[in-house]
Amino acid sequence: MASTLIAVDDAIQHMLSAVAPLQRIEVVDLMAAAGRVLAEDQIASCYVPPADNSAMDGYALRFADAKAPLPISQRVAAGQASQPLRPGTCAHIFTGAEIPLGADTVVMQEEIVLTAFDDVCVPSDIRIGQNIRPKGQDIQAGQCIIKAGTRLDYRHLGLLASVGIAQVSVFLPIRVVLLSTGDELVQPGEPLKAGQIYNSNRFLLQGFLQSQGVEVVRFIQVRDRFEETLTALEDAADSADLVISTGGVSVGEEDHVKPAVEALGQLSVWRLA
Ligand SMILES: Nc1nc2c(c(=O)[nH]1)N[C@H]1C(S)=C(S)[C@@H](COP(=O)(O)OP(=O)(O)OC[C@H]3O[C@@H](n4cnc5c(N)ncnc54)[C@H](O)[C@@H]3O)O[C@H]1N2
Ligand code: MOO
Repeated sequence: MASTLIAVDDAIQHMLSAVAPLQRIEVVDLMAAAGRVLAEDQIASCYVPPADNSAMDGYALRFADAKAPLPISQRVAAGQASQPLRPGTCAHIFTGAEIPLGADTVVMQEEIVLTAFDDVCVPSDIRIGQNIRPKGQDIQAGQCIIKAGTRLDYRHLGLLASVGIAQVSVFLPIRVVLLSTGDELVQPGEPLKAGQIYNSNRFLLQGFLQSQGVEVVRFIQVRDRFEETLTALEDAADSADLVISTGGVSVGEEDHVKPAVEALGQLSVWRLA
C-alpha cells in the first residue's frame, strides 16, 4: 500500500497551492503592533539622525578656523535649534545637539584651553568631521525600513518610532477553531477514569498557534459520533479560517472525521508517508 502514501512535502505543497493568503487588514497603534504581521512596506519619511549632531560635549567649529583662538558665539544644547556659525567663532555644544550650519568639526571640552578672554584654543591634531554624527547615518528618508510580511517585534517598533511612524497596517490574525475528537479525552485537572486519557493535543496546538500570532477563536471537543462530528465541523467552519481537528481519522467504526469531511466537502490529501 506504500504507493498510496503521500510524502509530507508533497502534502504541504498541495495544501499551500489550494489556499489563498488572507487579506483582512487593520490599522493599529505602534504600541499594540508587537507580534502582528505588516501589511505594507514601511518607508522612512525622515532622516535618522534628522540633522548632523554632536557626539560630545565640547565646541563646534570650522576646521579651517582652528588655528587661531575662537570666541564663543553661541551655545547649543540638545533639543535647541542652532544658528549658522559666524566665521572665525565656535559654538559651545552639548551631546546630541544639532551642529550649527557651517561647523564641520567638534572638539571635546576636555581637549580645549580657554584664553584669558575665554576664547577657545584647540589642539593641532584634530581631524575634520570628528565627533559629528552625520544626518541620515542610520536611516535615509525614502528608504524602505521594513518589508510587508514581517512579523513585528520590539526592534521593529523602535525602528518605526525612530522615523515618526505612529500607526501601521497589519493583517488580522488567522482565526482557528480547534476540534478534539474522542470519547476517551479528559481535560487536565479532571480525574482520570478507566479508559480515559488527558487531552494534550489541544494544549500543544493552542500554545503553538498563539505563539505564531494565530487567534484560536474556539475549542470544541466531540465524542466519537458521526452526527456530532458533522455538526461540530459545520459550526467550526462558520467561525474560522481554518479548522484543525485531531483524532478520529483511522479506519475503524469509531472514526468519523473522514466521512464527516467527505459529507461536507472533499478530502484532497489523505495518508501521509
Ligand atoms: N566632552 C565629552 N562629551 C561626551 C563624553 C565625554 O567623555 N566627554 N562622553 C560621551 C559618551 S561616551 C556618551 S555615552 C554620551 C552620553 O551623553 P548623553 O547621556 O547626553 O546622551 P543621550 O542623551 O543618551 O543622547 C544620545 C543620542 O541619543 C538621542 N536620544 C536620547 N534619548 C533618545 C530617545 N528616547 N529616543 C531617540 N533618541 C534619543 C539623543 O538625541 C542623542 O542624539 O556623552 C558623550 N559626550
Ligand atoms: O561610552 Mo558612552 O558612556 O556609553 O557611549
